[in-house]
Amino acid sequence: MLPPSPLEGDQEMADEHAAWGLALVRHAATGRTEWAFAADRRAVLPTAARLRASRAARRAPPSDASAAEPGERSEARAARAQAALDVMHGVWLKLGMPDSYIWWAADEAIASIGAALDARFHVVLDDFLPRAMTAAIADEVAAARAAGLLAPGALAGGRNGTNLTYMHAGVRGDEVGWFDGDEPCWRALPTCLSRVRALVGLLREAGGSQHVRGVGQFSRAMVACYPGDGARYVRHCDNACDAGEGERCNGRRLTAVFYLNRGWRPADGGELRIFSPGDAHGDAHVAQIAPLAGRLLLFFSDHRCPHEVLPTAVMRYAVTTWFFDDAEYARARAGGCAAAEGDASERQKIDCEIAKFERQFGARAQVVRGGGDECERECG
Ligand SMILES: O=C(O)CCC(=O)C(=O)O
Ligand SMILES: [Fe+2]
Repeated sequence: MLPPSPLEGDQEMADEHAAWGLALVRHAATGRTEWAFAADRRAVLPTAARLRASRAARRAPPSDASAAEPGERSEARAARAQAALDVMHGVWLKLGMPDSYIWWAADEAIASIGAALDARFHVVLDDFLPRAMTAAIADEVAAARAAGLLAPGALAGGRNGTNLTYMHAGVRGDEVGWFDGDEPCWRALPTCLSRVRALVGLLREAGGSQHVRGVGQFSRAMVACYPGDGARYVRHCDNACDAGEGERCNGRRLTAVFYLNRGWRPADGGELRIFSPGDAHGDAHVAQIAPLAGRLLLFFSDHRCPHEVLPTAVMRYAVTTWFFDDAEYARARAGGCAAAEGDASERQKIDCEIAKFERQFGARAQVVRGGGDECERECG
């Protein structure tokens, strides 16, 4: 299946620390430099708390989660990294840390997040934001939907997002809106967006994940609501690219989904299933992640993480940001222009995809953009 429109929403691309929600702070007393959150300097990790958390993490059996043991299998390394993260999260919960203590920003946590990501291609962080902030964002999102700011999610669009685009509720049943965070409807959302960028910025700067090093740009935020009644998103990759090269790459490297669903229960459904790399049809999944309020899921956008949103019986909210690999993104854009003549065949593929879905899920797809000369206009 072709990925959803890749370039939708990625206007702001300044590669500056501030745009990533980060600032470098030098401590006058020690001369040490460390990262802080640009928007909220008070959110620098308190040193004592950091020490406590890192000591606790070191005492736990999976001590140095970021370093691979010789010959260690990647599942074992991933399990070690996730266990170390769970310890840090547990310490945060147990000690009742203040909201200004961002448990996942400690050096040890960043190293473990990177290690888990590299070893099994996804990682889950609970309590990514203070609970009151998560609740405020959920309310804002519900209000944005009530105000008519979300519209049915679109499919395909081709490698540069301008080819044939369509909607089919049986395939993708969400309603979405693309936002920078500075629109008048948001008060709490901007902090969430800047923290997600800060996390990816830390992963990039600290070398937490070798696959995140080339990330230089991010999309606008996609606020999504699956309105219940079995709404789902069938198995897909956000970037149908299998080694950074190829005509179907769109440059997306990392997908970050922040969930907002308070009181979620298993009967509600709507979990995100992740499958093995390249697994387009098999039944066995490698993870099934509940869309719990406050949970952040990071996964690689390409063939490494085919995924689907299971049918949800209740309203399900999430906010997603995509992070682009600089080199792959540049190639995808260049390919999109140079291969303008390839648009006809790409369109044909999308036509076939629509026909397949109509056979499989009944109901007719609704075409929202015909494709055509947008690429020429865009590439000048
Ligand atoms: O909301 C989720 O869990 C993931 C949604 C998704 O796969 C997408 O929008 O591409
Ligand atoms: Fe997706």
